[in-house]
Amino acid sequence: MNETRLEKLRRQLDGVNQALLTMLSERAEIALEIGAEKERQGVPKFDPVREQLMLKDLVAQNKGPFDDDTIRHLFKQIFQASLKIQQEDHGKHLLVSRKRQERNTVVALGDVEIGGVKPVMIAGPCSVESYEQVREVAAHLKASGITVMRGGAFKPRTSPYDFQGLGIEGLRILKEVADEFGLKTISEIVDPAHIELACEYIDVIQIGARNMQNFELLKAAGDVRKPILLKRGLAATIDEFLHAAEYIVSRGNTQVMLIERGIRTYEKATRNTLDISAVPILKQESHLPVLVDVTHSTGRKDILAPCAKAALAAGADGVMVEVHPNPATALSDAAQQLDFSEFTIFYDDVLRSGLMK
Ligand SMILES: O=C(O)C(=O)C[C@]1(C(=O)O)C=C[C@@H](O)C=C1
Repeated sequence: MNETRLEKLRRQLDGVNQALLTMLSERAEIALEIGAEKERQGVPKFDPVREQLMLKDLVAQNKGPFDDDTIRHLFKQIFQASLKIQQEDHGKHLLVSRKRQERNTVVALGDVEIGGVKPVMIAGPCSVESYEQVREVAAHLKASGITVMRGGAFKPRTSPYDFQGLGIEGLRILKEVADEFGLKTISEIVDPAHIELACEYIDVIQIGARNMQNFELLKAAGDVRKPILLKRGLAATIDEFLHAAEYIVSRGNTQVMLIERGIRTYEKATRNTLDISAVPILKQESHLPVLVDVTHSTGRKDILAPCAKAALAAGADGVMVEVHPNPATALSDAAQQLDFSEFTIFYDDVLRSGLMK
């Protein structure tokens, strides 16, 4: 049977397609190697200057029939595809990545499971101020059905003249009260030397936003076998956040929870900008539980409930909120902590949404 002209041309085109595919695959392999090298050097994968130079060269050599804009567009697509596999290839190697572990990590605190089927509400004062203060909060939380209490004993503050926390004495108070009420506790540790000691007093060690990239602290947290609550840094990207978690998990401590606490933007209406999109992205990218600190992200009592509901609707495994018996007299964050009746209204509102089931 005679081949028609159209068939012949199409056969030629098929041959070119084959050659293009081979070359594209070869190009992608090289891009992957470049990506791995950049990873080793710690330089960003995206390089707009390099892309511009390549486009300039290609356009200079373009003899048509495609016009320059089309050539730019086609090659930009190739660069983007290469960048994507460079990033995916890297993500594949992270222990915290979903690509490494499909199943959710569940952190068990006694009967409470974080990252399991039911979201958790964590509440408590910004700072541990006294035995009486913590006891009052614990009694109210217990009566409200809350089982995990937060309370800061080491307080990294912007000003060195602000209350710095009660230190180890604060951890002792937390333990004594938690034991009395059967609560689990979370408290921030700022010094690697305190990590082991803290394990005797608290159930979850928090690494605060300002210390998210304190690598010695992350390593010390990775060396113990206690759940860690890692806060997102004030200006940390999601990628940096996940790498910080990787520091802990890579040393064998797999019980890590991530907490979005707002990032620094130009917006002044809230203390920080609650990056709600970080919740589904983190859930997608990582198997670790994801929580949202509504108090520190917003710094505003009037929008805590809608933000908590938004967090849960976005897939958060829990919400953290600050509660104080008398916020006006609090030694830290006086303006943003809820008093007991405000907490009850807030928690009822969130419960009524049905998002905590
Ligand atoms: O040349 C590089 O630095 C690469 O990473 C390769 C490459 C490309 O595919 O050409 C990919 C992504 C960068 O944005 C720039 C270029």
